[in-house]
Amino acid sequence: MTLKPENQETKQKPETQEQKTLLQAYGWNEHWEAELQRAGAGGVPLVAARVVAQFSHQYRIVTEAGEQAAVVTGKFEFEAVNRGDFPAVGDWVLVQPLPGEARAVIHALLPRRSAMVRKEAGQRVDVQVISANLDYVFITNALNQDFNLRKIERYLLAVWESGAKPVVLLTKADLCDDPDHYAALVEGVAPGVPVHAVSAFENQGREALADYLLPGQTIAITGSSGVGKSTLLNWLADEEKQRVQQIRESDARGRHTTTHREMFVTPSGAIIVDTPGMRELQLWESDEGMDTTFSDIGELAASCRFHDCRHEREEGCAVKQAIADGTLEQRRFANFKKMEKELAHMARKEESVNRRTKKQAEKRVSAKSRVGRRTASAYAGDMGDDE
Ligand SMILES: Nc1nc2c(ncn2[C@@H]2O[C@H](COP(=O)(O)OP(=O)(O)OP(=O)(O)O)[C@@H](O)[C@H]2O)c(=O)[nH]1
Ligand SMILES: [Zn+2]
Repeated sequence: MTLKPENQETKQKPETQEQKTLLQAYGWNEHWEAELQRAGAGGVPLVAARVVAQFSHQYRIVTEAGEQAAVVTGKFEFEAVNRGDFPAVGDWVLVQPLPGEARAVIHALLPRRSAMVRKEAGQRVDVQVISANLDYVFITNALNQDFNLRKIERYLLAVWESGAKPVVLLTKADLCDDPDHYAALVEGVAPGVPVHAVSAFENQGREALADYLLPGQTIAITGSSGVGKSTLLNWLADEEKQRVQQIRESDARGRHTTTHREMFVTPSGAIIVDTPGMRELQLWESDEGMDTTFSDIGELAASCRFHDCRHEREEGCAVKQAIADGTLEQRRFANFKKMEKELAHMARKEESVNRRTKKQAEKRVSAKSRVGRRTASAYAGDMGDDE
C-alpha cells in the first residue's frame, strides 16, 4: 500500500521535470509563458518551441518533447510581407506537433524581444532577421594588427539597434603586450560597454565571461573573419562534449545534439547562437543606434551654436572645437559622418520600398478576403483567424 503512491510519484515526477528542463534549458521563462498566454492557443493544440536552426524553407525546433523539423503553415507564409516576418534562429514559435509526421507546423511567432536584422539596399530593401531574442552579443576583435576601433563602432551600432546588450571581447590577448591599453581605447569609443581581453590559446579571461554565460541567457558571437570566433566557441563549449555524452547515456534525447544546429547550450547553461548570418554580419545602422554609439558627439552637438549644425564650416561648432583641442578624435568623427551618410541613403531606399510594400500588402489583403471565403475551412483552426 505504501509503495503505490511512491511508485506513481517516481513515474510522473522525472518526466515533467525533464520536459520542463528541455525548454527552460533553451531559455523558456515567465516572460515567454506570459506571451504564450497572451497569444492564446485558439482551437488547435499548440505547443511552444524554439528555433535552433534555419534552412531556406525548413526549421529545426526544440519542443518539450525534443528536437524536430518544422515548416510554417500556408497561412503564415501567405500573410508574411517580408523575410523578417518568418521565423529565425532564436525565435519562440507556436507549433502543432502532428504525431506520426516528419515535420511539425509553425502557426505563430511570439513577439521578439530583440532581433539582429540585416537590411540589404540593393534594387530593393529586404529585411532579414539573422537571429532573434539574443540577450548579449559578443563583438570580437583581435589584439593584433587587425585591431580596429572603427569596426567595433559599427558592430556596436548594429547590436544597440537589435535590442541585445553588446560586450566587446578582445581576442588573442596572448599576442599583445598591453591588452589593458587596447581595452581602454575601446572603452573610449564605447561608453558603458563591458570590454574584456581573452585568449583561448592561454585559457585567459574566462572568469570575466561568467557574468554573461548564465543559465537561460542567449548569446551570439560576431566579428570579422579570422578574429578567432570558432576557437572561442570551442573554448567556451569545451565541457559541452562531455555533457552531451552524459545526456546520451541517461536519455536518448541527447542524440539530437549531434545533428546540425546553430544554437547550443553550454555547460554553464548559457545558450550560444552561431549562425553563418551572425558571422558574416553586414552592418546596418539606424538613428537610434547612432545616438547610443556616438552619444559623445550628440552631447557636443547640443552645444553647437546652430541647432541644425552639420559640424562642417559652421561658426560656433562645438564638435569642430572638440576635434581642434583633441577631446574628440578626427577619425571617430569621420566614421560618424560616413555612417550618417549611409543611414540617409538607406532611409531613402527604405521609404520608397515601404511605399511599394504597402501597395502590395493592400493587394494581398483584398486578394485574401476573396480567397479567405473559399478556403476558410482549411484555416478554420488557425491562430488569430480573423475570418
Ligand atoms: N594567438 C592566438 N591565436 C588564436 C587565438 N584564437 C584563435 N587564434 C587563431 O586565429 C586564427 C583564426 O581563428 P578562427 O577561430 O578560425 O577565427 P574565426 O573568427 O572563426 O574565423 P572565420 O571562421 O573565418 O569567421 C586561427 O589560426 C586560430 O588558431 C588565440 O587566443 N590566440
Ligand atoms: Zn557643430
